[in-house]
Amino acid sequence: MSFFKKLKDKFTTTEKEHEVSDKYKAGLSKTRDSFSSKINNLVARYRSVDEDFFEDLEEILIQADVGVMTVMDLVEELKTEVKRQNIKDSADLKEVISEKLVEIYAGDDDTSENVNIQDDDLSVILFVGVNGVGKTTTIGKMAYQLKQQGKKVVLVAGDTFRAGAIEQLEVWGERVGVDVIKQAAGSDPAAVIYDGVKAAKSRGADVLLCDTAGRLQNKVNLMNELSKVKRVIEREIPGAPHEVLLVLDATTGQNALSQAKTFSASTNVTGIVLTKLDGTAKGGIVLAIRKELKIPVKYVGLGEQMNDLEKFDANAFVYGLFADMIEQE
Ligand SMILES: Nc1nc2c(ncn2[C@@H]2O[C@H](COP(=O)(O)OP(=O)(O)OP(=O)(O)O)[C@@H](O)[C@H]2O)c(=O)[nH]1
Repeated sequence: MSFFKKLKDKFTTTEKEHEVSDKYKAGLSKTRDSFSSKINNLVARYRSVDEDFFEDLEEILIQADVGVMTVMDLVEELKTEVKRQNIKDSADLKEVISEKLVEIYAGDDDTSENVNIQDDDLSVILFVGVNGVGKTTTIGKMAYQLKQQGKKVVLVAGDTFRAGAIEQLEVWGERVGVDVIKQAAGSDPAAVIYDGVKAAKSRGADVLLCDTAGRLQNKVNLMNELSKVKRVIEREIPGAPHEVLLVLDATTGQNALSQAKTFSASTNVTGIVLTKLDGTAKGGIVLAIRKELKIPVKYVGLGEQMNDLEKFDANAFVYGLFADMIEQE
């Protein structure tokens, strides 16, 4: 069965799968409009697959922010596949490209895309990332999802550097209907987080979502503060935090990669949330992150609403990228 047909079947089997593919399709419309129309043009221009074809393909992938290293690897693999399958017609390459994209994402190691949430104990998730990337919004969206699943959730406002950040988290707490632990702006974030852990324990919460500052006087201070916050959590609950999620803004392109390098050098980042994929035509950044950082993208933000956060799914992502072609199958 062709790969496109497989994807089409997968995402039309159940109502739930269908909903997921619809979200990705809507969220990736900017990337799809730009990326697939370029691929279609390329295929129309070159009937046969030759060196020039691959050079132009490289250009398209780089423009989609896939990242130079990833593009080189991908194109090498495509060339091998073209030889192996004896592909002559460039139109036949569209499916191979999509299949390879899924493979790249799946990778060759066992980093899990699942979020580590304990079944019968308090799970603590720490959110880190620079200002404005969508940390608070992501915490709100995740609180909503977890609550839908029947979990008791508590939020803690660890970004004490900016008064607005505390208020914003409170707004989300009210919207979703979960408790928010806070102190006045300017308080010691580690002390607020400590309060958050105590409150979550005494209220019998299942999950504690911790917001942190994205900006301090300087980067060293910020990284020291994050380490301190992490130590406080570890001391209170052995094995916690169960996840350290780095929030990155997809619209910042390659800059997101350098932020990831800075944060993962000083905190043990266990996963990435890539926000605002709906706001960029360069959604290829997901692949660059996966390939170059070896940190799994666990969630993607596909819009500003409460239910616009989805678990990252490589197949659904590729479905979103090639939806027009897949649906013609
Ligand atoms: N389109 C879109 N907008 C998003 C998404 N996630 C967050 N945003 C928007 O991005 C803006 C910044 O989000 P915040 O949650 O305030 O970001 P933050 O990282 O908490 O920023 P600070 O509170 O300033 O540290 C808001 O306007 C959000 O609505 C997303 O997935 N898609």
